[in-house]
Amino acid sequence: MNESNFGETPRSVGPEVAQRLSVLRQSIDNLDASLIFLLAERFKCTQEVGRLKAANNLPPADPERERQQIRRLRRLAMESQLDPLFAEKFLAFVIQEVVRHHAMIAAARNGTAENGG
Ligand SMILES: O=C(O)C(=O)C[C@]1(C(=O)O)C=C[C@@H](O)C=C1
Repeated sequence: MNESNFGETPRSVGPEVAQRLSVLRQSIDNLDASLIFLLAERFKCTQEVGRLKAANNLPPADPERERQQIRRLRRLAMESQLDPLFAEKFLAFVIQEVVRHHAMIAAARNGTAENGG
C-alpha cells in the first residue's frame, strides 16, 4: 500500500476482508463518538470545578490529586491491557487543557472583580 491509500479500503483485498474491515471501522466510529461524548461530559464537570475554584481562590492545578489520578488510571489501564504510559499521557493531555480553562475562568473572574462586577 502506498501513502495515498492510507485511510481507504485497499482495492486489492477480497470481499471477506473488506467486509471485516468495514465492520471493525463501524465499531471504531461508534467508539470515537462515545469518546467525544464522554470528553464533553468530563469538560462540563471540570468547567464547574473551575468556577468553584475561582470563586474560592483555589489554584487551577492540584498536583496531589493528579498523582492519585495517574496511579489509578495506570492501574486500570494495566487491568484492561492498555499501555499505562499511553493512559498517563492521555490524562496529562486532558488535564493540561482543563488547567488552562481553570486559569481562563479565574482570569475572567478577577478581571470582572477589578471592574467592580
Ligand atoms: O480535581 C480538580 O481539582 C480539578 O481541577 C480537575 C482536574 C481534572 O481534570 O481531573 C484538573 C486539574 C487538577 O490539577 C486536577 C484534576
